[in-house]
Amino acid sequence: MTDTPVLELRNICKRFGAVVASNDVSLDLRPGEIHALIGPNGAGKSTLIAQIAGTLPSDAGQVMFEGRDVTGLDAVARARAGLGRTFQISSLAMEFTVLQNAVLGAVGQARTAFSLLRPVMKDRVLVAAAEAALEAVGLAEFRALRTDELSHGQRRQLEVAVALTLRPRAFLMDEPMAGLGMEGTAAMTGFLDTLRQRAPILLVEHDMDAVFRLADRISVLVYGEIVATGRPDEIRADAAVRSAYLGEATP
Ligand SMILES: Nc1ncnc2c1ncn2[C@@H]1O[C@H](COP(=O)(O)OP(=O)(O)OP(=O)(O)O)[C@@H](O)[C@H]1O
Repeated sequence: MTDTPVLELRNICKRFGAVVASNDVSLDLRPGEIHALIGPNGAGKSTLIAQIAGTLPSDAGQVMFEGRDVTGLDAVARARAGLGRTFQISSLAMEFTVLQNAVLGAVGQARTAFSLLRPVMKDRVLVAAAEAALEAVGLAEFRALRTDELSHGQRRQLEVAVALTLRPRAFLMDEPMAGLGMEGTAAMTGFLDTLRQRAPILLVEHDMDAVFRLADRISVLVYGEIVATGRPDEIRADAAVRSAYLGEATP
């Protein structure tokens, strides 16, 4: 693991009226790592992910991706540049097959254009990219199933496959474990553990067991400010973090 960041936030700010959702946030994501972003409800985690992805403009600060300033790019341009993202709310088309969803991800188009589906499904390059992504997340054998036949955990894996089709060189993930049971969480944890070799992951996650098991580094956000960044053992031992956030729930 080298220390040259793939992704770097420099003094990012966002206000909603009187609420300071991100306050001078600087952090980085390095090759091969999972960097978890934790904090209480309303701390500003989703806002920050949206600012990095480009769906929410920042009031100030810079987003650097692979050494390039992408602050002025919109979300589509950032995704095309290699910044992959999975969402808190599913963006899958449930009535489509698993493969169709992955192919549509490869196209990077809106999922409403059903009439476009036929030609797209005949595009060998797109289908091959989609199949490779399904293979990577362990869903290849389910390719012909309708997406609503998948378990909740498998759908989350499909979302990652959709993001993978664009061959991201960094991942932004907002609560990939949300709604998964114990088994699903264990499967997703194992999966993310291997995925970090393919592309480093900035991970927003409420499941503290998973975070402390997976993360190489953890940053703690409270009221829009990073109050600590460190290895899991350092964060666990940090008195300010314990009082501000972890409390008795420290794993
Ligand atoms: N579009 C918006 N308009 C106004 N205020 C907003 C908007 N989006 C977020 N906020 C406020 O910004 C703050 C940060 O919210 P955000 O959703 O980023 O927190 P979070 O850490 O992701 O929370 P959670 O863990 O509950 O998902 C909150 O006070 C929230 O109410």
